[in-house]
Amino acid sequence: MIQAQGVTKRFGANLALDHVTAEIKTGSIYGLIGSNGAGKSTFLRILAGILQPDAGSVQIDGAGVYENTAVKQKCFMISDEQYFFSGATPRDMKDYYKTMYPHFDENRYRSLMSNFGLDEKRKLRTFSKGMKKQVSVICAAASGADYLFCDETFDGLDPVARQAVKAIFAGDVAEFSATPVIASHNLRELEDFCDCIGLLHRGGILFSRDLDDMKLNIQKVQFIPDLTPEQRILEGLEVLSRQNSGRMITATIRGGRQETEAVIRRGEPVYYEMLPLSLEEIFLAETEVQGYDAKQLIL
Ligand SMILES: Nc1ncnc2c1ncn2[C@@H]1O[C@H](COP(=O)(O)OP(=O)(O)OP(=O)(O)O)[C@@H](O)[C@H]1O
Repeated sequence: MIQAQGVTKRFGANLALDHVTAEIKTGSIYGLIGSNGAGKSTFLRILAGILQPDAGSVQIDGAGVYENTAVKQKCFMISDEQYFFSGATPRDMKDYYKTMYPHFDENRYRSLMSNFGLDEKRKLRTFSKGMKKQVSVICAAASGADYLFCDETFDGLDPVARQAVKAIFAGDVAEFSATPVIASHNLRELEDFCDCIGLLHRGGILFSRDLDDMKLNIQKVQFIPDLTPEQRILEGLEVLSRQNSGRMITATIRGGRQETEAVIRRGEPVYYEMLPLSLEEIFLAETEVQGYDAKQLIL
């Protein structure tokens, strides 16, 4: 379990993180979203023990991470910008990581390198951006680290590599409760993959929730009223947003599915349908209530 408490970080006059508090459960896939400059990379680097916070603390499995070798061996950071030694090959990087991670699995490294069709003897500077990312993911997967901090890791990967990387992460979550924490701008990508989402905005966490809980608590319904007017049908429901298109009304409602459906049915509409909600729609609803325009926060 990762526990961040009041994490604050300044770069000169720039307050990158302002009292960020979040809890990330072991074995969950955590998506970290937020606009450019929101503080995602800084937060990941602090969680991984690479940067020290100015105030607040990060505990991983109950112990501080910064300058704690035993805890840092449980963490692997896949940076947005890849750091490799000058002139290094994947094999050199693997040898380096072997000295850092006592449970480094060389067989796994070999088999993944071969699955991705990568040559371990070729200089990394001759690799494409996506290929370098693949090497980082392979080293992370082979490192035996429990906590993987992934900064825009899917960015620059082709669709096949994306699926392969997701399968590696999901397999490790199932097999040994690995905990990938993934910063991304791509809500669609995270929606299918993560079970928890944190939204960072201007250095603070706006919310951090279980995706299923969010989905269970917000409903989208489409209906055409008959004799009972639309206002009366929706009476007693917490309506977060509503659009009219001709006679058809689409409403986003906070509440459980069964209660919402029961209220709508009571109004005897000509037609109604409960619709699935996308992560983007959930965010629009959740953040609008807090007075934010979610599209500005995420994109
Ligand atoms: N090394 C640094 N020196 C000075 N300022 C920094 C440094 N690293 C980050 N910052 C600042 O901290 C803030 C948060 O940056 P960070 O890279 O964490 O955001 P981000 O959410 O990852 O952004 P993006 O989505 O654009 O990658 C920004 O205002 C950035 O300018």
